[in-house]
Amino acid sequence: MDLRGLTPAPVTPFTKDGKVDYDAIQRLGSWLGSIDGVKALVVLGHAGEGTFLTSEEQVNVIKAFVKSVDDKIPIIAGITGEGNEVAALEAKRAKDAGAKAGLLYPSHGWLRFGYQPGAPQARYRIVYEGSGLPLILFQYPDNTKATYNLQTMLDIAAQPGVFAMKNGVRNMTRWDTEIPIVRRERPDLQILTCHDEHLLHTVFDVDGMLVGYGNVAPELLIEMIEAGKAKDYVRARAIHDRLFPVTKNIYHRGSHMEGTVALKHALVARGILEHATVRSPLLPLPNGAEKEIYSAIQSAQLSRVSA
Ligand SMILES: N[C@@H](CC=O)C(=O)O
Repeated sequence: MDLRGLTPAPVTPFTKDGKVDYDAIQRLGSWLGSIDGVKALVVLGHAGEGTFLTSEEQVNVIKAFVKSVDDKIPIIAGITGEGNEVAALEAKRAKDAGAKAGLLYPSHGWLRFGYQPGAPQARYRIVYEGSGLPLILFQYPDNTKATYNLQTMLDIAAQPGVFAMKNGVRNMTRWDTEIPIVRRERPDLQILTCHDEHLLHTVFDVDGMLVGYGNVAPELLIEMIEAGKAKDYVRARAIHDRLFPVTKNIYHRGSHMEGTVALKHALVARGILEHATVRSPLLPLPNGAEKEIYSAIQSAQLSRVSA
């Protein structure tokens, strides 16, 4: 599977009464899937509120996104179950629903307590063996206890079934040191940045982006990836500057939790969603935020998408 380009992580749209909105999935998926340079969609990620859905909804969301892209690009599913066997069953369900790969999250208890040496490697092995679903290594930020050290990343990347890494380490010392080593030691591993708020700073080192940001500015992010591959700083910087009001209004607002709500407002501004309903525990943004996000989308000259 070739992810050397943009892989957006779509939001999951909801109706005003909180149900999954399958018509809106069709609009979002068919638009993203029609853009040259979009390589795949990762559904049920953080931006997709994946862990806020029942397992039945998760399966239906995967099927709906598969339908929306008309088999033109692969759908990849976020796999989040805490226990490895539970995650393997989740991955099997995703595969049966049409997902072509999985983005495997760390077991979330690790965020608080850390993990025993070898546990991340075992998690990738068990989930792959139990499901046959190819997997993307997910590197969490350095300031969490669920981040993987260099050797752990190298070990996982050498395991059967692991073909790409989504890296969100957010520590530039580690990024600058580790990315060249991973590239040298695991040349077949596709390296994708997920630093939505630091894309300019990471785009020169990667094969692609796997980002929630890809929901709202796919056209410009594809150009930024091309500029990064051409080592064209001036062009990449110009796109970064044009997008900066959008970046600030989505990703500098607070944590990625606010970011998910803001992404939905931005999709309303682009004419894809009708409203920005999110599922609990997410909350609406404070008064005024919606207007600020609309202005940012306008100032970046991101036009309304016609159906
Ligand atoms: N950009 C985020 C997206 C979450 O999936 C990250 O760094 O993890």
